[in-house]
Amino acid sequence: MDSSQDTAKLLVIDSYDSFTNNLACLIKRALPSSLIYIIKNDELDFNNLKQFLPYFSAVVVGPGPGSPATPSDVGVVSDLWGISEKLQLPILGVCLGLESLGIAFGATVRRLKVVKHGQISRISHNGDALFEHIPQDSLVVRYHSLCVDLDRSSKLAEMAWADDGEENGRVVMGLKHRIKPFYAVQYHPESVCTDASGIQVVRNFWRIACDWSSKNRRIIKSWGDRAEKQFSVNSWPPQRVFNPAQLEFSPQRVISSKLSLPQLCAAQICEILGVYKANTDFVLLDSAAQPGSHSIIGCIHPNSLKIQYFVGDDYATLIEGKQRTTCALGSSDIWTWLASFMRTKKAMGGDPSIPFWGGLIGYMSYELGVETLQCDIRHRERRRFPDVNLVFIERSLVLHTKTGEVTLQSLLPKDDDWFAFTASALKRAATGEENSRRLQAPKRPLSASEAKVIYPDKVRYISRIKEAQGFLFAGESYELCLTARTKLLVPKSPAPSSQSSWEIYKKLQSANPAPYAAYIRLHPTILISSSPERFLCYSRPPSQCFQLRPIKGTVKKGNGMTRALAEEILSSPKEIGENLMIVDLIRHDLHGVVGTNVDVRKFCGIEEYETVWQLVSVVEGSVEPSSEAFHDDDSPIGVADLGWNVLHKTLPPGSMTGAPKKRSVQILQDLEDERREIYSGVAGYWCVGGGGDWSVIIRSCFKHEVGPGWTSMVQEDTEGNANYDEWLVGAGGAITALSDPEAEWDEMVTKLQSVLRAFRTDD
Ligand SMILES: C=C(O[C@@H]1C=C(C(=O)O)C=C[C@H]1O)C(=O)O
Ligand SMILES: NC(=O)CC[C@H](N)C(=O)O
Repeated sequence: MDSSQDTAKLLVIDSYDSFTNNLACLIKRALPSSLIYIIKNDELDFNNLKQFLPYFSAVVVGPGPGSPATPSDVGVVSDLWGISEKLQLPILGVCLGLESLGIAFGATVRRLKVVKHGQISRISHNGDALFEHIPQDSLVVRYHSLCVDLDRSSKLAEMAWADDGEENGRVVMGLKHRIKPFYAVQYHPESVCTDASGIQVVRNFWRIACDWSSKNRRIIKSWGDRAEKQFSVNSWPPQRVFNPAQLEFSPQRVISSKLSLPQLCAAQICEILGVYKANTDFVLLDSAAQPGSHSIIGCIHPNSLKIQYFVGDDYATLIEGKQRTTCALGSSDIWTWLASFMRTKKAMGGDPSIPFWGGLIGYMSYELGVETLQCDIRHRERRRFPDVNLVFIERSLVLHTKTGEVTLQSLLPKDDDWFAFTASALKRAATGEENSRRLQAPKRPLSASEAKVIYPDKVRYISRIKEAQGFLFAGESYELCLTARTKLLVPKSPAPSSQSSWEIYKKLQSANPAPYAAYIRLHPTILISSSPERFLCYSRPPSQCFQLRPIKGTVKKGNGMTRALAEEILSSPKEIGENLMIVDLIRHDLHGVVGTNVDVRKFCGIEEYETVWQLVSVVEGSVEPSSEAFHDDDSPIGVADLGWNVLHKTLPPGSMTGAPKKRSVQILQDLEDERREIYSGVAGYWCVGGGGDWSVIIRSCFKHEVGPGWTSMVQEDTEGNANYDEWLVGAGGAITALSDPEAEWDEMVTKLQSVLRAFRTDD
C-alpha cells in the first residue's frame, strides 16, 4: 500500500482534443484533491487498459469528433461500456461519451435536423441524483450534430432534455444505465458559457461514484510502480520538468539608452536605418494601432545569424553572412533546437518595461503547426520556402508609439560606437526638415493599379463551404476556418524589391492600421502584414502570464453599418457561437500546457478596425513562479522555456483552424488547394529575457524571391514574358452550420480587400 492510496484517481479518455483539457480542469476544480490522468482513446488497447482500471476511482469519457458508430472515432470507449461486472467502475460520458453509451445499450443515434455547435440551451431534468442542486432551465453549451433516441425497453433511462421546439423537438441531454454505474450528459459542462451546473454535475457524479463504490465494496488498487510507469506521462496538469541546462550559461547584459523622439514614427526610423537598401534583410514589428504600444525594429548587420527550417527536414539551416551551415536535429525537433539555442543567449539587465531586449524575430508557417499536430501535410509543393525564418537580433530600437520614447538596445559588449552613431542619425532626422511624423510619400508611385488580381474561383469556394458544412452536419467538426489564396501579379518595378515592398508596406499601414502590423524581409521571403490579431504573448519569467486574443466574428464597415448595427449582428447566436467555440478551443490548448490557471478575461468584445468590426475575446493563463527560477541582480531568468513551450503546443492558431483542432486541420487539408504557408502562421519575437509576442498572420501578403541574390520570383504574363512579381494573399473565415455560403464568400473578399488596398494607387 502506498501513501497515496487515499487520493482519488480519475482517468479521462480523450477522443482527440475536443476540449478535453477543459474537462480535466473542471474535474480538478470540482475535486481539488483528485489526481487526473488523460489518455487518448487509441493509446492503449482494451486488454491492456483493462488491467489498469482497478487503479482508478472512476473514468470520464470525453467528447470528440465523428460518430460513436465509427470504431476509429471512439477507440477503446465502446469496449469500456461492456466491461465485466468484476471490473466495473463508475463512468461519466460527455457528448460523444453519451452517444457511445447510448449505442452500446441499443439506443438509436441519429443526426439532428438543426445541429448545435457552440449554442447555449436551457435544460430540464427529472431530479435524478446526477442533477441534484441543479436548477431547472440551467444554461448549457452544446456541441453536437448527433443525438440518441431510446426505445421503451431500453436498459438506459433519460434524465434530462433540451427543448429545441420545431428544430429538433425534445433532445436527450442526460442518460444513465438502469443498473450499472454509467452516467452521461450530451452537453459540455466544461464550456466557459455553461453555467454553475457544469461543475455541479461533476460533483454529483463523484458523490454517486463514491456511494456506488462503497455499496459494492469496490477495492481500488494502490498505485504502485506499474501504474506509475504506465501513466506518469499522462498526468494532468502536465508536469513541469525543470531543465537544469537552463542554468548552464551565464547571462549576457543588455545595454540600453533612451531618446525622446516624438517627431518620428516607426516607419521613418526604418528609413533612417536604411530599409530601402537593396539586398539586405530588415524586420519591423509595428504597433500601428491600439492596443499595441511598442514598435520593434531589429538592426540586422551583415553577419546577423539567421535560422531557417523547412517542415519535414531533419536539420536546421544557419546562415551567417555568406556562410551556410546545416545543423542536424537528431532525435529532437526544431523546437528543442531553438530552445537550446536561446538558452545560450539568455540576457538580463534590460529595462523591464520594454517588451523586447534582443532575440529572435521572424515568422513560422501554418504547416509548422500542422507538423506539430502530426497531421499529414497534403500539398507538397515543388519549390519550398522556409517554414521557420528567424534572425537573431543583437541591436534593436523599441519605440513607444504614444510617448515617442525610443530605447536603443544592444547585446554586444563595447557597442558604444553603434549607440552614438544611431542616436545622432535619429536626432539629426528628428530636428531636420521632414520631422512631421508623416511618412515620406512613396518614392515611386506603384504601378500596382495595373496589378492583376487572380481571385479564388467563387463557384469552387462556395462548393467548398458546402462541403465543409457537410462535415459539420455529420459531427466531424464544429467549426472550420476555410481559406483560399489570391494571387497578385504586380508589374515588375525597376527598383529593388527592398524598395518596392517597403512602399507597399507603408501603403498598407496607412490604409489598414493594425496593432500587430509587420514588415519582415528575411531572404528569400518578404512578409507585409496588417494583422489585428494577437496570437500569443508571454511575459518574462518568473511570474509568467500568457495571453491569447482570438478574433472570430467579422462585420464589414461602410454601407450604413453603424456600431449599433454591428453590435446587433455580432451578438447573434451565430457570431457568439463562432467565437465561443474558439475560446473553448484556446482554453483547451492553454490548459494543456499551464494547467488549471486559465481564465477568459474578455468574452466577445467588439473592436473597430479600418474596414471591419471584429468580435474579440481575451484568454489568459499563468503559472506560479517556479521555485527553481533564480534571481540575479533583480532580473529573473531560469524558466524561459515555458512561453516557447506554450507557443509550440498551441500552433497552429485555433482561430485559423476551427474546432476540434486536429480533425478540423485534417479536413481543411482536403478542402483547400494549396499550402497556406506563412498565411495563418505567426510573426513575432522571442526575447532573450524569456518573453515573446506573436501575431496571427492574416490581412497580409507575402512574396518569395528566388536565386542566391534578391531577384524576385516572377510570373509570366499571357505572352510568356516574366514581368510580374507574385504576391500571395490568404483570406478566409469560420464556417459553421449557421453560415450562409454567399455571405461567407463576401466576408472572405472583405478581408482580402483590406490588403488589396495597399496595391491600389487610386485611393
Ligand atoms: C481567416 C481570416 O481571419 C480569421 C477569421 C475570422 C472570422 O471568421 O471572423 C476573424 C479573424 C481571423 O481569426 C482572415 O483574415 O483571412
Ligand atoms: N462534442 C461531441 O462530443 C460531439 C459528438 C459527435 N461528434 C456529434 O457531433 O454529435
